[in-house]
Amino acid sequence: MPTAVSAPGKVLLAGGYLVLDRAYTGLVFGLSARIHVLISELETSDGVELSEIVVKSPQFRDAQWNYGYHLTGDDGGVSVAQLQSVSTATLSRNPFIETALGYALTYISSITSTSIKPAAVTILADNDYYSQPSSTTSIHSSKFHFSDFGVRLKDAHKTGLGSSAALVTAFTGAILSHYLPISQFSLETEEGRAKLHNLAQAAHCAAQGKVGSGFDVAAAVYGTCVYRRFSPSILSHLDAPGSAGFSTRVQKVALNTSKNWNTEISKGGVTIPKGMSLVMCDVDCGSQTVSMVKKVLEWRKADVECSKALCDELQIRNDTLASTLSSGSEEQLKVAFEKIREKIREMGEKTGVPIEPKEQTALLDAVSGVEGVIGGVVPGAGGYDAVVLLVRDDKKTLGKVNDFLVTWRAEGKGNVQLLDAKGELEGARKEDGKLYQFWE
Ligand SMILES: Nc1ncnc2c1ncn2[C@@H]1O[C@H](COP(=O)(O)OP(=O)(O)O)[C@@H](O)[C@H]1O
Ligand SMILES: C[C@@](O)(CCOP(=O)(O)OP(=O)(O)O)CC(=O)O
Repeated sequence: MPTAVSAPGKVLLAGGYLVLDRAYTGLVFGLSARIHVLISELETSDGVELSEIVVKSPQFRDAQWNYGYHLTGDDGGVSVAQLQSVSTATLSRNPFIETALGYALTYISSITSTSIKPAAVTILADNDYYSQPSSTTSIHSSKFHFSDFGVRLKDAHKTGLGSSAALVTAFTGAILSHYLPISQFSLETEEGRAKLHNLAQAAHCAAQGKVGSGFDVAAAVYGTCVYRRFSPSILSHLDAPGSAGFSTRVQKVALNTSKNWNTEISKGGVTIPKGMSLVMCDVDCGSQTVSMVKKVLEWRKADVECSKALCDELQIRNDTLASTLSSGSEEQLKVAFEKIREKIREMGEKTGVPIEPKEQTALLDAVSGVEGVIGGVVPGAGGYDAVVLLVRDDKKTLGKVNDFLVTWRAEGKGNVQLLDAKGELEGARKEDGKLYQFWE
Protein backbone atom coordinates (compact mmCIF):
# COMPACT_ATOMS: atom_id res chain seq x y z
CA MET A 1 0.00 0.00 0.00
CA PRO A 2 1.30 3.49 -0.74
CA THR A 3 1.74 6.03 2.03
CA ALA A 4 -0.91 8.71 1.40
CA VAL A 5 -1.26 12.21 2.84
CA SER A 6 -3.75 14.90 1.85
CA ALA A 7 -3.85 18.63 2.63
CA PRO A 8 -6.68 21.12 2.11
CA GLY A 9 -6.89 24.27 0.01
CA LYS A 10 -7.66 27.58 1.70
CA VAL A 11 -9.84 30.62 1.71
CA LEU A 12 -8.89 33.74 3.68
CA LEU A 13 -12.33 34.87 4.77
CA ALA A 14 -11.08 37.92 6.64
CA GLY A 15 -7.71 39.55 7.22
CA GLY A 16 -6.41 39.98 3.68
CA TYR A 17 -3.36 42.33 3.73
CA LEU A 18 -3.66 42.69 7.53
CA VAL A 19 -2.31 39.15 7.98
CA LEU A 20 0.98 40.21 6.36
CA ASP A 21 1.65 42.17 9.56
CA ARG A 22 2.12 40.33 12.88
CA ALA A 23 0.09 43.05 14.58
CA TYR A 24 -3.03 41.53 12.99
CA THR A 25 -4.50 38.11 12.27
CA GLY A 26 -6.25 36.28 9.44
CA LEU A 27 -9.39 34.15 9.58
CA VAL A 28 -8.48 31.28 7.29
CA PHE A 29 -10.63 28.29 6.38
CA GLY A 30 -9.42 24.96 5.08
CA LEU A 31 -11.48 23.58 2.20
CA SER A 32 -12.87 20.19 1.31
CA ALA A 33 -10.79 20.44 -1.90
CA ARG A 34 -7.58 18.56 -1.08
CA ILE A 35 -4.35 17.64 -2.78
CA HIS A 36 -3.33 14.03 -2.21
CA VAL A 37 0.21 12.70 -2.43
CA LEU A 38 0.90 8.95 -2.59
CA ILE A 39 4.32 7.33 -2.24
CA SER A 40 5.42 3.77 -2.91
CA GLU A 41 8.80 2.15 -3.08
CA LEU A 42 10.10 2.21 -6.63
CA GLU A 43 10.69 -1.28 -8.04
CA THR A 44 14.12 -1.50 -9.61
CA SER A 45 15.14 -4.20 -12.06
CA ASP A 46 17.96 -6.70 -11.44
CA GLY A 47 18.76 -5.35 -8.04
CA VAL A 48 20.20 -2.17 -9.55
CA GLU A 49 19.40 0.61 -7.16
CA LEU A 50 19.56 4.09 -8.57
CA SER A 51 18.94 7.02 -6.28
CA GLU A 52 15.86 8.18 -8.10
CA ILE A 53 12.47 9.58 -7.12
CA VAL A 54 9.86 9.73 -9.86
CA VAL A 55 6.99 12.17 -9.39
CA LYS A 56 3.92 12.32 -11.61
CA SER A 57 0.73 14.28 -11.72
CA PRO A 58 -1.40 12.07 -13.98
CA GLN A 59 -4.30 14.51 -14.36
CA PHE A 60 -2.06 16.61 -16.61
CA ARG A 61 -0.03 16.03 -19.79
CA ASP A 62 3.80 15.95 -19.66
CA ALA A 63 3.58 16.05 -15.90
CA GLN A 64 6.36 13.75 -14.79
CA TRP A 65 9.50 14.87 -13.03
CA ASN A 66 12.36 12.45 -12.31
CA TYR A 67 14.91 13.38 -9.67
CA GLY A 68 18.29 12.01 -8.74
CA TYR A 69 19.44 12.75 -5.18
CA HIS A 70 22.65 12.50 -3.21
CA LEU A 71 24.05 13.50 0.13
CA THR A 72 26.46 16.41 -0.32
CA GLY A 73 29.57 17.24 1.69
CA ASP A 74 30.06 20.15 4.11
CA ASP A 75 26.76 19.39 5.86
CA GLY A 76 24.99 20.63 2.73
CA GLY A 77 22.11 18.15 3.02
CA VAL A 78 20.52 16.20 0.20
CA SER A 79 20.88 17.76 -3.21
CA VAL A 80 18.18 16.99 -5.77
CA ALA A 81 18.67 17.25 -9.53
CA GLN A 82 16.05 16.78 -12.19
CA LEU A 83 16.82 14.05 -14.70
CA GLN A 84 15.73 13.90 -18.29
CA SER A 85 12.81 11.42 -18.33
CA VAL A 86 12.39 10.97 -22.08
CA SER A 87 15.25 12.01 -24.34
CA THR A 88 13.00 14.00 -26.70
CA ALA A 89 11.07 15.86 -24.04
CA THR A 90 12.07 19.33 -22.96
CA LEU A 91 12.70 19.49 -19.26
CA SER A 92 9.78 21.17 -17.51
CA ARG A 93 10.70 22.17 -13.98
CA ASN A 94 8.32 22.10 -11.06
CA PRO A 95 9.96 24.34 -8.45
CA PHE A 96 7.45 23.47 -5.74
CA ILE A 97 8.07 19.73 -5.98
CA GLU A 98 11.83 20.09 -6.47
CA THR A 99 12.24 22.39 -3.47
CA ALA A 100 9.90 20.44 -1.18
CA LEU A 101 11.80 17.25 -2.05
CA GLY A 102 15.21 18.78 -1.31
CA TYR A 103 14.05 20.20 2.03
CA ALA A 104 12.26 17.03 3.17
CA LEU A 105 15.11 14.67 2.23
CA THR A 106 17.65 17.00 3.83
CA TYR A 107 15.63 17.02 7.05
CA ILE A 108 15.35 13.21 6.99
CA SER A 109 19.07 12.75 6.42
CA SER A 110 19.83 15.18 9.24
CA ILE A 111 18.01 13.07 11.82
CA THR A 112 18.57 9.49 10.64
CA SER A 113 21.39 7.57 9.06
CA THR A 114 19.20 5.05 7.18
CA SER A 115 19.52 5.22 3.42
CA ILE A 116 16.82 6.91 1.34
CA LYS A 117 15.34 4.30 -1.02
CA PRO A 118 14.01 5.13 -4.50
CA ALA A 119 10.32 5.99 -4.60
CA ALA A 120 7.41 6.71 -6.94
CA VAL A 121 5.20 9.66 -6.03
CA THR A 122 1.72 10.41 -7.43
CA ILE A 123 -0.06 13.74 -7.01
CA LEU A 124 -3.85 13.92 -7.25
CA ALA A 125 -5.67 17.21 -6.94
CA ASP A 126 -9.35 17.76 -6.26
CA ASN A 127 -11.07 18.87 -9.46
CA ASP A 128 -12.04 22.21 -7.92
CA TYR A 129 -8.46 23.52 -8.12
CA TYR A 130 -8.78 24.04 -11.86
CA SER A 131 -11.64 25.19 -14.09
CA GLN A 132 -13.13 22.16 -15.77
CA PRO A 133 -12.90 21.93 -19.54
CA SER A 134 -16.28 21.03 -21.03
CA SER A 135 -15.30 17.44 -21.70
CA THR A 136 -13.15 15.72 -19.12
CA THR A 137 -12.74 12.06 -18.49
CA SER A 138 -12.77 11.10 -14.88
CA ILE A 139 -10.38 8.64 -13.27
CA HIS A 140 -11.96 6.81 -10.37
CA SER A 141 -10.78 4.97 -7.34
CA SER A 142 -13.09 3.41 -4.78
CA LYS A 143 -13.54 6.77 -3.06
CA PHE A 144 -12.30 9.58 -5.28
CA HIS A 145 -13.04 10.97 -8.73
CA PHE A 146 -10.16 12.93 -10.14
CA SER A 147 -10.62 14.57 -13.54
CA ASP A 148 -8.11 14.05 -16.30
CA PHE A 149 -7.74 17.68 -17.42
CA GLY A 150 -6.11 16.74 -20.72
CA VAL A 151 -3.79 19.78 -20.72
CA ARG A 152 -0.35 20.68 -19.40
CA LEU A 153 -0.27 22.13 -15.87
CA LYS A 154 0.79 25.52 -17.15
CA ASP A 155 -2.22 25.65 -19.45
CA ALA A 156 -4.71 24.69 -16.72
CA HIS A 157 -6.82 27.52 -15.37
CA LYS A 158 -6.47 27.79 -11.57
CA THR A 159 -9.43 28.70 -9.38
CA GLY A 160 -7.25 30.18 -6.61
CA LEU A 161 -7.70 27.65 -3.81
CA GLY A 162 -3.96 27.60 -3.06
CA SER A 163 -2.71 24.61 -5.01
CA SER A 164 1.00 25.14 -4.39
CA ALA A 165 0.62 25.40 -0.59
CA ALA A 166 -1.60 22.29 -0.40
CA LEU A 167 0.81 20.47 -2.72
CA VAL A 168 3.99 21.38 -0.80
CA THR A 169 2.30 20.49 2.51
CA ALA A 170 0.86 17.14 1.36
CA PHE A 171 4.13 16.32 -0.44
CA THR A 172 6.33 17.12 2.57
CA GLY A 173 3.94 15.26 4.91
CA ALA A 174 3.95 12.21 2.63
CA ILE A 175 7.76 12.11 2.25
CA LEU A 176 8.30 12.43 6.01
CA SER A 177 5.63 9.79 6.77
CA HIS A 178 7.10 7.42 4.19
CA TYR A 179 10.75 7.57 5.26
CA LEU A 180 10.56 8.21 9.00
CA PRO A 181 9.33 5.86 11.72
CA ILE A 182 6.26 7.06 13.60
CA SER A 183 8.46 7.85 16.61
CA GLN A 184 10.23 10.49 14.51
CA PHE A 185 7.31 11.91 12.56
CA SER A 186 3.57 11.64 12.99
CA LEU A 187 0.82 13.89 11.68
CA GLU A 188 -1.24 12.88 14.69
CA THR A 189 0.91 14.80 17.16
CA GLU A 190 1.20 18.51 17.81
CA GLU A 191 4.97 18.22 17.41
CA GLY A 192 4.61 16.45 14.05
CA ARG A 193 2.20 19.07 12.71
CA ALA A 194 4.52 21.86 13.82
CA LYS A 195 7.46 20.18 12.06
CA LEU A 196 5.40 19.83 8.91
CA HIS A 197 4.31 23.46 9.14
CA ASN A 198 7.86 24.72 9.56
CA LEU A 199 9.35 22.67 6.74
CA ALA A 200 6.45 23.35 4.37
CA GLN A 201 6.59 27.11 5.04
CA ALA A 202 10.35 27.10 4.41
CA ALA A 203 10.09 25.09 1.16
CA HIS A 204 7.04 27.01 -0.10
CA CYS A 205 8.71 30.39 0.47
CA ALA A 206 11.94 29.20 -1.19
CA ALA A 207 10.05 27.87 -4.22
CA GLN A 208 7.99 31.05 -4.52
CA GLY A 209 11.08 33.20 -4.14
CA LYS A 210 9.27 35.37 -1.60
CA VAL A 211 8.04 35.26 1.97
CA GLY A 212 4.28 35.92 2.04
CA SER A 213 2.18 35.71 5.18
CA GLY A 214 2.09 31.91 4.95
CA PHE A 215 -1.63 31.68 5.78
CA ASP A 216 -2.10 29.21 2.90
CA VAL A 217 0.47 26.74 4.25
CA ALA A 218 -0.95 27.19 7.77
CA ALA A 219 -4.43 26.26 6.45
CA ALA A 220 -2.98 23.28 4.58
CA VAL A 221 -1.40 21.98 7.81
CA TYR A 222 -3.88 23.00 10.51
CA GLY A 223 -7.11 23.55 8.56
CA THR A 224 -9.47 26.30 9.71
CA CYS A 225 -7.82 28.63 12.23
CA VAL A 226 -7.05 32.16 13.32
CA TYR A 227 -3.53 32.73 12.04
CA ARG A 228 -0.82 35.11 13.18
CA ARG A 229 2.17 34.96 10.90
CA PHE A 230 5.80 34.19 11.70
CA SER A 231 8.53 36.84 11.50
CA PRO A 232 9.99 36.66 7.99
CA SER A 233 13.55 36.80 9.42
CA ILE A 234 13.09 33.16 10.54
CA LEU A 235 13.52 32.06 6.94
CA SER A 236 16.05 34.58 5.77
CA HIS A 237 19.32 32.66 6.36
CA LEU A 238 18.50 29.21 5.00
CA ASP A 239 20.35 29.57 1.71
CA ALA A 240 20.15 26.89 -1.00
CA PRO A 241 20.23 23.08 -0.62
CA GLY A 242 23.81 21.91 -1.03
CA SER A 243 25.31 25.06 0.52
CA ALA A 244 27.62 24.40 3.49
CA GLY A 245 25.65 23.91 6.71
CA PHE A 246 22.25 23.73 4.98
CA SER A 247 21.43 20.45 6.71
CA THR A 248 21.91 21.85 10.20
CA ARG A 249 19.93 24.97 9.31
CA VAL A 250 16.98 22.91 7.98
CA GLN A 251 17.05 20.69 11.04
CA LYS A 252 16.89 23.80 13.25
CA VAL A 253 14.10 25.38 11.22
CA ALA A 254 11.99 22.22 11.56
CA LEU A 255 12.27 22.39 15.35
CA ASN A 256 9.39 24.16 17.01
CA THR A 257 10.80 26.14 19.89
CA SER A 258 9.61 29.60 20.77
CA LYS A 259 13.11 30.77 19.86
CA ASN A 260 12.66 29.44 16.31
CA TRP A 261 9.05 30.16 15.42
CA ASN A 262 6.45 32.65 16.53
CA THR A 263 3.52 31.56 14.37
CA GLU A 264 0.26 31.56 16.35
CA ILE A 265 -2.50 29.15 15.40
CA SER A 266 -5.82 29.23 17.20
CA LYS A 267 -8.09 26.39 16.20
CA GLY A 268 -10.60 27.30 18.92
CA GLY A 269 -10.97 30.88 17.72
CA VAL A 270 -13.12 30.16 14.68
CA THR A 271 -15.59 27.62 13.40
CA ILE A 272 -18.33 27.09 10.84
CA PRO A 273 -21.74 27.53 12.49
CA LYS A 274 -23.88 24.43 12.78
CA GLY A 275 -26.32 24.09 9.90
CA MET A 276 -24.33 26.51 7.73
CA SER A 277 -21.65 26.10 5.16
CA LEU A 278 -18.99 28.24 3.56
CA VAL A 279 -19.08 27.97 -0.21
CA MET A 280 -16.78 29.27 -2.91
CA CYS A 281 -17.70 30.95 -6.18
CA ASP A 282 -15.01 31.11 -8.83
CA VAL A 283 -15.05 34.33 -10.84
CA ASP A 284 -13.52 33.59 -14.21
CA CYS A 285 -11.40 36.70 -14.43
CA GLY A 286 -8.46 36.81 -12.05
CA SER A 287 -6.30 39.42 -10.33
CA GLN A 288 -2.60 39.94 -9.79
CA THR A 289 -2.13 39.51 -6.05
CA VAL A 290 1.53 40.59 -6.09
CA SER A 291 0.95 44.07 -7.51
CA MET A 292 -2.08 44.58 -5.27
CA VAL A 293 -0.02 43.70 -2.19
CA LYS A 294 2.72 46.08 -3.30
CA LYS A 295 0.29 48.99 -3.56
CA VAL A 296 -1.35 48.31 -0.20
CA LEU A 297 2.04 48.10 1.51
CA GLU A 298 3.05 51.41 -0.09
CA TRP A 299 -0.07 53.01 1.37
CA ARG A 300 0.75 51.57 4.82
CA LYS A 301 4.18 53.24 4.61
CA ALA A 302 3.02 56.52 3.10
CA ASP A 303 0.09 57.10 5.44
CA VAL A 304 1.10 55.35 8.65
CA GLU A 305 -1.44 56.89 11.01
CA CYS A 306 -4.51 56.75 8.85
CA SER A 307 -3.78 53.27 7.52
CA LYS A 308 -3.19 52.00 11.06
CA ALA A 309 -6.52 53.39 12.19
CA LEU A 310 -8.28 51.68 9.31
CA CYS A 311 -6.50 48.36 9.83
CA ASP A 312 -7.13 48.45 13.59
CA GLU A 313 -10.84 48.98 12.98
CA LEU A 314 -10.94 46.26 10.34
CA GLN A 315 -9.22 43.85 12.76
CA ILE A 316 -11.92 44.59 15.36
CA ARG A 317 -14.61 43.84 12.77
CA ASN A 318 -12.82 40.64 11.70
CA ASP A 319 -12.62 39.52 15.34
CA THR A 320 -16.34 40.20 15.67
CA LEU A 321 -17.03 37.98 12.66
CA ALA A 322 -14.93 35.19 14.22
CA SER A 323 -16.75 35.33 17.54
CA THR A 324 -20.13 35.64 15.83
CA LEU A 325 -19.36 32.51 13.79
CA SER A 326 -18.84 30.69 17.08
CA SER A 327 -21.96 31.96 18.82
CA GLY A 328 -24.11 34.41 16.92
CA SER A 329 -27.43 34.66 15.12
CA GLU A 330 -27.91 34.87 11.35
CA GLU A 331 -28.78 38.54 11.72
CA GLN A 332 -25.57 39.27 13.67
CA LEU A 333 -23.56 37.41 11.03
CA LYS A 334 -25.16 39.44 8.24
CA VAL A 335 -24.18 42.66 10.01
CA ALA A 336 -20.64 41.36 10.68
CA PHE A 337 -20.09 40.70 6.95
CA GLU A 338 -21.51 44.10 5.95
CA LYS A 339 -19.26 45.89 8.43
CA ILE A 340 -16.15 44.16 7.11
CA ARG A 341 -17.08 44.92 3.50
CA GLU A 342 -17.56 48.58 4.35
CA LYS A 343 -13.97 48.87 5.64
CA ILE A 344 -12.57 46.80 2.76
CA ARG A 345 -14.14 49.19 0.26
CA GLU A 346 -12.68 52.10 2.21
CA MET A 347 -9.25 50.44 2.00
CA GLY A 348 -9.81 50.03 -1.74
CA GLU A 349 -10.56 53.73 -2.13
CA LYS A 350 -7.54 54.78 -0.05
CA THR A 351 -5.10 52.52 -1.89
CA GLY A 352 -6.51 52.61 -5.40
CA VAL A 353 -6.54 48.79 -5.33
CA PRO A 354 -9.82 47.20 -6.45
CA ILE A 355 -10.13 44.98 -3.35
CA GLU A 356 -13.91 44.83 -3.61
CA PRO A 357 -14.40 46.07 -7.19
CA LYS A 358 -17.82 47.42 -8.14
CA GLU A 359 -18.67 44.27 -10.12
CA GLN A 360 -18.07 42.21 -6.97
CA THR A 361 -20.04 44.67 -4.85
CA ALA A 362 -22.98 44.19 -7.21
CA LEU A 363 -22.62 40.41 -7.09
CA LEU A 364 -22.32 40.23 -3.29
CA ASP A 365 -25.24 42.64 -2.76
CA ALA A 366 -27.46 40.69 -5.14
CA VAL A 367 -26.54 37.19 -3.95
CA SER A 368 -26.93 38.25 -0.31
CA GLY A 369 -30.60 38.78 -1.15
CA VAL A 370 -31.06 35.11 -2.08
CA GLU A 371 -33.00 33.26 0.60
CA GLY A 372 -30.64 31.24 2.80
CA VAL A 373 -27.54 33.32 1.96
CA ILE A 374 -26.30 34.89 5.17
CA GLY A 375 -23.48 36.98 3.74
CA GLY A 376 -20.27 36.98 1.82
CA VAL A 377 -17.02 38.75 1.05
CA VAL A 378 -14.30 38.96 -1.56
CA PRO A 379 -11.67 36.73 0.10
CA GLY A 380 -7.88 37.01 0.33
CA ALA A 381 -6.40 39.85 -1.63
CA GLY A 382 -9.83 40.57 -3.14
CA GLY A 383 -10.18 41.61 -6.74
CA TYR A 384 -11.81 39.59 -9.45
CA ASP A 385 -10.82 36.02 -8.41
CA ALA A 386 -13.63 34.73 -6.24
CA VAL A 387 -16.34 35.41 -3.71
CA VAL A 388 -17.03 33.35 -0.62
CA LEU A 389 -20.49 32.96 0.87
CA LEU A 390 -21.86 31.74 4.18
CA VAL A 391 -25.11 29.94 3.42
CA ARG A 392 -27.61 27.66 5.11
CA ASP A 393 -26.39 24.15 4.54
CA ASP A 394 -29.35 22.68 2.66
CA LYS A 395 -30.08 21.63 -0.89
CA LYS A 396 -32.74 24.30 -1.34
CA THR A 397 -30.31 27.15 -0.63
CA LEU A 398 -27.56 25.76 -2.86
CA GLY A 399 -30.15 25.27 -5.63
CA LYS A 400 -31.23 28.90 -5.27
CA VAL A 401 -27.64 30.17 -5.36
CA ASN A 402 -27.01 28.07 -8.45
CA ASP A 403 -30.15 29.41 -10.17
CA PHE A 404 -29.12 32.94 -9.23
CA LEU A 405 -25.69 32.42 -10.84
CA VAL A 406 -27.21 30.91 -14.00
CA THR A 407 -29.23 34.10 -14.43
CA TRP A 408 -26.24 36.28 -13.54
CA ARG A 409 -24.21 34.62 -16.30
CA ALA A 410 -27.08 34.69 -18.80
CA GLU A 411 -27.46 38.42 -18.22
CA GLY A 412 -23.77 38.83 -19.06
CA LYS A 413 -22.93 40.19 -15.61
CA GLY A 414 -19.96 37.88 -15.06
CA ASN A 415 -18.82 34.30 -15.45
CA VAL A 416 -19.29 33.13 -11.86
CA GLN A 417 -19.49 29.43 -10.95
CA LEU A 418 -20.32 27.76 -7.68
CA LEU A 419 -17.54 25.32 -6.77
CA ASP A 420 -18.10 22.06 -4.89
CA ALA A 421 -15.41 23.08 -2.37
CA LYS A 422 -16.72 23.91 1.08
CA GLY A 423 -15.13 25.16 4.27
CA GLU A 424 -13.86 22.29 6.40
CA LEU A 425 -12.14 22.29 9.78
CA GLU A 426 -9.51 19.60 9.38
CA GLY A 427 -5.96 20.11 8.11
CA ALA A 428 -3.39 17.72 6.66
CA ARG A 429 -4.06 14.07 7.38
CA LYS A 430 -2.86 10.59 6.62
CA GLU A 431 -5.18 8.77 4.20
CA ASP A 432 -5.78 5.09 3.67
CA GLY A 433 -3.56 4.03 0.75
CA LYS A 434 -6.10 1.34 -0.22
CA LEU A 435 -8.59 3.99 -1.30
CA TYR A 436 -6.43 4.88 -4.30
CA GLN A 437 -6.02 1.36 -5.58
CA PHE A 438 -7.03 2.29 -9.10
CA TRP A 439 -3.90 4.35 -9.42
CA GLU A 440 -1.38 1.79 -8.32
N1 LIG B 1 -1.64 19.04 -9.38
C1 LIG B 1 -0.40 19.50 -9.38
N2 LIG B 1 0.63 18.72 -9.73
C2 LIG B 1 1.89 19.17 -9.76
N3 LIG B 1 2.23 20.43 -9.44
C3 LIG B 1 1.26 21.28 -9.10
C4 LIG B 1 -0.11 20.86 -9.04
N4 LIG B 1 -0.85 21.92 -8.67
C5 LIG B 1 0.00 22.96 -8.49
N5 LIG B 1 1.27 22.59 -8.73
C6 LIG B 1 2.47 23.43 -8.63
O1 LIG B 1 2.09 24.68 -8.09
C7 LIG B 1 2.25 25.74 -9.06
C8 LIG B 1 1.10 26.73 -8.95
O2 LIG B 1 1.38 27.54 -7.88
P1 LIG B 1 0.88 29.07 -7.80
O3 LIG B 1 1.06 29.71 -9.12
O4 LIG B 1 1.51 29.65 -6.58
O5 LIG B 1 -0.67 28.87 -7.61
P2 LIG B 1 -1.59 28.73 -6.34
O6 LIG B 1 -2.08 30.12 -6.07
O7 LIG B 1 -2.68 27.79 -6.75
O8 LIG B 1 -0.75 28.19 -5.24
C9 LIG B 1 2.30 25.00 -10.39
O9 LIG B 1 3.03 25.73 -11.36
C10 LIG B 1 3.03 23.72 -10.01
O10 LIG B 1 4.41 23.95 -9.88
C1 LIG C 1 -3.02 39.80 0.35
C2 LIG C 1 -2.69 38.59 1.22
O1 LIG C 1 -2.82 38.96 2.59
C3 LIG C 1 -3.68 37.46 0.99
C4 LIG C 1 -3.73 36.89 -0.40
O2 LIG C 1 -4.70 35.89 -0.44
P1 LIG C 1 -5.19 35.18 -1.77
O3 LIG C 1 -6.04 34.03 -1.34
O4 LIG C 1 -5.82 36.18 -2.66
O5 LIG C 1 -3.77 34.68 -2.28
P2 LIG C 1 -3.20 34.01 -3.58
O6 LIG C 1 -3.81 32.62 -3.63
O7 LIG C 1 -1.73 33.96 -3.27
O8 LIG C 1 -3.56 34.88 -4.73
C5 LIG C 1 -1.24 38.14 0.92
C6 LIG C 1 -0.68 37.15 1.94
O9 LIG C 1 -1.23 37.01 3.03
O10 LIG C 1 0.36 36.52 1.63
